[in-house]
Amino acid sequence: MLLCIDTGNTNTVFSIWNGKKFLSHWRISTDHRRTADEYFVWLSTLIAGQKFELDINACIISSTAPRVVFNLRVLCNRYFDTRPLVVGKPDCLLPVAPRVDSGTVVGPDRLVNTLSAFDRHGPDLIVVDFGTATTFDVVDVDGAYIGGVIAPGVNLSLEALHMGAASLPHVDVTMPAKVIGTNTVACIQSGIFWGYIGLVDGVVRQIRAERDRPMKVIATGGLAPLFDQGFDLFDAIEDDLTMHGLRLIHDYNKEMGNG
Ligand SMILES: Nc1ncnc2c1ncn2[C@@H]1O[C@H](COP(=O)(O)OP(=O)(O)OP(=O)(O)O)[C@@H](O)[C@H]1O
Ligand SMILES: CC(C)(CO)[C@@H](O)C(=O)NCCC(=O)O
Ligand SMILES: [K+]
Repeated sequence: MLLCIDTGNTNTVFSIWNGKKFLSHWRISTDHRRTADEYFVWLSTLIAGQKFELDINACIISSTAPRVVFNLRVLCNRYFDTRPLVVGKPDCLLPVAPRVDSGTVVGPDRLVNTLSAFDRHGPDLIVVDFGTATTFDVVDVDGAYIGGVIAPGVNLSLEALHMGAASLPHVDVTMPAKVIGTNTVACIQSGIFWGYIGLVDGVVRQIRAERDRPMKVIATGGLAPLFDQGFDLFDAIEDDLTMHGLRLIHDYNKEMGNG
């Protein structure tokens, strides 16, 4: 069985695969202080509720938080007796290399998302991920990541408004009935919802103009469905994009005789 770990700045998702077959996934908040033993206790408890035994013999990690990787490596070494592949490290091979300014370290989640979307949708894509940050990743004809856009994430923006303005409460993101809010909460919800619709629409439009060719838009992340309600912004929504990509990269390394 393969264990895929996707560490974002807010949440970490673990998924288990038997060959190409997806078995299960679990989410835990990202915290660099969490030890390998803590991860293992958590994972074993969750697996106890499943119909399969925990029998991991390979691991792959993508982490946007570098400090978390140490304890995840220890987890793989100590409990599963495997050396994990870590996306972005030189010993993890990628089917296509990114084309960006030299010295730039591309977020591993963005690399994984682009390779995954290319596998499912082919060339010329814009991948939008609604995570801690809202990112746009552009995929070239050969599947390479060639750059993109990083904007503050939806929940981060809501939090920033609450933190920075003494009279503004914390509100949950939702689609408001009207644009003109008639109370504070409705005004904030409108600003965030319509602001992000405008952001996505505008950025996608500009990328298309700059690339001067048809490009499909693939969305992922917990909030993607919220922004898809009748606006025709996305050609597809895929909630398992990063995990599918991690499994692909693992299989690619295995085929190449690496690890
Ligand atoms: N309507 C909503 N309002 C607020 N949060 C939501 C809503 N719908 C989904 N979510 C949140 O989206 C999150 C899933 O998003 P995702 O995994 O893409 O990003 P993340 O965990 O926030 O960020 P990162 O991957 O950068 O750690 C879940 O934690 C879920 O609580
Ligand atoms: C942009 C985020 C935070 C999105 O998760 C992550 O991909 C990251 O930390 N990236 C590093 C910088 C870059 O991708 O260019
Ligand atoms: K993510």
